[in-house]
Amino acid sequence: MAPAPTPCLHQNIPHLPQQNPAAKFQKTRSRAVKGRSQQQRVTAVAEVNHVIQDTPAQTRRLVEANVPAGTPIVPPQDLPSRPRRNRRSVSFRNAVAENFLHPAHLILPVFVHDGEQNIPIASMPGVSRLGWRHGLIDSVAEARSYGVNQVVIFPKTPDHLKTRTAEEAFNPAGLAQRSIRLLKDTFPDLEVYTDVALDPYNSDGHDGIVRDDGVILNDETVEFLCRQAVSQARAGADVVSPSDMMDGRIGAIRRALDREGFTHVSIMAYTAKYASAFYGPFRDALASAPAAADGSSKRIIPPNKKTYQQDPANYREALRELRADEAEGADIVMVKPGMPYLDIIRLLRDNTTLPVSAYHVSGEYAMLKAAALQGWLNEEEAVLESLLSMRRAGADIILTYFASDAAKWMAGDRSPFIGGTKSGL
Ligand SMILES: NCc1[nH]cc(CCC(=O)O)c1CC(=O)O
Repeated sequence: MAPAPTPCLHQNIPHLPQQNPAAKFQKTRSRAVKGRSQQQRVTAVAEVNHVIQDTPAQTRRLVEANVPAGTPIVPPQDLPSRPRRNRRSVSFRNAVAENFLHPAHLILPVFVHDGEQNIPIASMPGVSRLGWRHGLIDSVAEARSYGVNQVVIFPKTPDHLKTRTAEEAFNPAGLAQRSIRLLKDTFPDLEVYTDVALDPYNSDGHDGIVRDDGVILNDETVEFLCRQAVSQARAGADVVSPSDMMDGRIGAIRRALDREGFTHVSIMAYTAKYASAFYGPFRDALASAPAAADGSSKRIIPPNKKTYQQDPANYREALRELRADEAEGADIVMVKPGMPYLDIIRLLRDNTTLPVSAYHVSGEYAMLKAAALQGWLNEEEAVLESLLSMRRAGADIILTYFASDAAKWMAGDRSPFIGGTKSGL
């Protein structure tokens, strides 16, 4: 019967003697080492019958190496490629890092409301609905102090201003429009992005107009999205971001902006936006979830957004949306959510020359924050790794509620960017 295979990796290396006598091995080592623990170590090694070439250099290494007692003594593996050589020091790791994260990559989403206080959002610890006059300005000033100079505004509309056709979306004196104006007056060089969709203004809680039988109207909605985008551009928006997923809205908005003289205003298209459970906390923040059907009326209000947002099962479909948005004039194409959809980020990156953005959404924030608050994750490391992963997948720009914190952490010992860190061996 063949002997049981030994666990020693080196047993079969042909140029090593297969029968190295344990006695000679132990005697040489005993002379070379001082102290009981090393003696024991050598004995233990000899006993498990490891093979070693007995050269003076190896003897010297044994004495000098500060290895713990019990470490097996083995000859070097015959390996031409040792990837660990390129990971051996901070400087070297940083020199060969393939991707990095910088505050310039980040967009901070901000929730505003038409009041003075900042109101914490229960499902997003650390994030508040900001009072648009002061809280908003303070929060943006803080982000800028860490190098984040891009924000996207989400207004919370009071219920009495919501209608089935969401006209508040293009009220020139609406909260979004006032917030844009105030931000641009206060920080002229700030890049202000807006959300283009009807849901925060729609009493039915959908991104489009809901017909009585529950169909979300496409082309009629697009007409209102165009008015909304133009009113945001008029207020001073730099980038309008349609998040509604109606067909043809990018081209229609581009034409509407150009017609009104806003050829310089960009469009960041939510290109591959999935019908995701990870938007839950956002809908809490804006009270914008699809409305419950009113039992007394015959109207149908779909309980989810699956007739316009993409099915999480789908991959190829993202390419179809990409081709449409590119042809219609998008300047930036977005994938949303972020971490669960890294494959889609890579798909878009490999199929367009446009910048790709990724939205690290409210539910992703909530998950990381909850684990961090429990002490189950190191928040700083887990967040920066998450953001870096989206960069690695191919995102140029990342929308994240962690933008200020991440930029602050990057300004510490990770300055001026993270890929590797400056601390540690
Ligand atoms: N059109 C609205 C919109 N814009 C951004 C988000 C989600 C952002 C987040 O969860 O952080 C949503 C919610 C939705 O589609 O229901």
